[in-house]
Amino acid sequence: MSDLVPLASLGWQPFFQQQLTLDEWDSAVPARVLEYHRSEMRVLSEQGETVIPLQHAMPKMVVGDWLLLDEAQVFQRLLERKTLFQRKAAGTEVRSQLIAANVDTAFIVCSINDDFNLNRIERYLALVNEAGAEPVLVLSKADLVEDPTQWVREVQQANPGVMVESVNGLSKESLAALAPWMAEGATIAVLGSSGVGKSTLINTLAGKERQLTGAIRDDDSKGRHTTTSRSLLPLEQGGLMLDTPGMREIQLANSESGIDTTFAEIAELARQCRFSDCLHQSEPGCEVRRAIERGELDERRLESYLKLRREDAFNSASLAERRSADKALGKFYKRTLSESGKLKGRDS
Ligand SMILES: Nc1nc2c(ncn2[C@@H]2O[C@H](COP(=O)(O)OP(=O)(O)OP(=O)(O)O)[C@@H](O)[C@H]2O)c(=O)[nH]1
Ligand SMILES: [Zn+2]
Repeated sequence: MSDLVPLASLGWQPFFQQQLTLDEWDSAVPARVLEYHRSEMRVLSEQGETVIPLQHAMPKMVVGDWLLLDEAQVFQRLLERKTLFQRKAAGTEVRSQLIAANVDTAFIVCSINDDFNLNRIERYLALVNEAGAEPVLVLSKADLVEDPTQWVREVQQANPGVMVESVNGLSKESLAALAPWMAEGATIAVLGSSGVGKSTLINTLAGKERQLTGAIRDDDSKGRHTTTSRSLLPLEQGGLMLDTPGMREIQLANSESGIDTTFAEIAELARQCRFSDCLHQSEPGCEVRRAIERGELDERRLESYLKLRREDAFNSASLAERRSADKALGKFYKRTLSESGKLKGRDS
């Protein structure tokens, strides 16, 4: 890219601009992280793309981050994040990992025909709320059912205030419903289970260019290492798509506040329970049970809430355990080293 790229088209917003000091206004170059690897990152600024070698003193960064470079393209500092997606790494690895920064809106894709599941939707809502991004529920494959409105209504009933759109991901016209979230400078991410139509949605939103990148990525999966795919991709209607594999495997951990935002009505009731550690099963003075008895709250919704809280507590605990285990191990190494040092000292 040799032409000057306007900062706004990279997702630059007043939130970031306001963090600059007067000096930085004059001389600093804002740049956005496109790719983040072990030893280097690729960033994009108004001047174009640059590769920046990573150094120990730098903070951990992630795709979507905004940082400042000096005039010689040297890293100065990381700007405060507007939103942040993190995850518990896959498998037995329980360290938290940064996935994506500064996503404004997350499209939670759920297909109407075979994937529709309110509990799963609530899990994604908790994740997105935890990250601080705005969730939009995209009910895909609406063309495969006669009347999608009943699904839209069902989601809205369970989650009042959440935006819901039903779409056919293969049709550009149908995706016009998502235009309000794709203004210039907006960063969008897509989440959802396998097969619900995430790639289809991204391809249609990005237009022709993406189809090519998609083809290159297919080759990658067969063992070639020509990674040219972009994690940040300009959309035809404006805005940027942040599409990184981590978003697809994301799990809940340390998301207590995201869950409480998603189930605001339950969190509110729970605050009024007699016992602060009420499990809302059969405790006396439980306002949550009372709401269910009055027909104001769905048993399903409470179950969904409790399940996510348990899962979150489990994942968060193993994360904390891992940290303290690491610390203990570190101490053990140190002690063993100093012991062996003492022994050596005595020997000589
Ligand atoms: N009829 C119809 N088919 C769709 C729609 N969206 C996706 N599909 C089809 O559903 C299948 C799966 O879509 P993908 O876009 O690959 O799904 P994905 O979510 O990216 O799946 P993963 O890559 O496994 O995460 C494909 O055959 C698509 O053509 C839609 O809105 N309507
Ligand atoms: Zn209770």
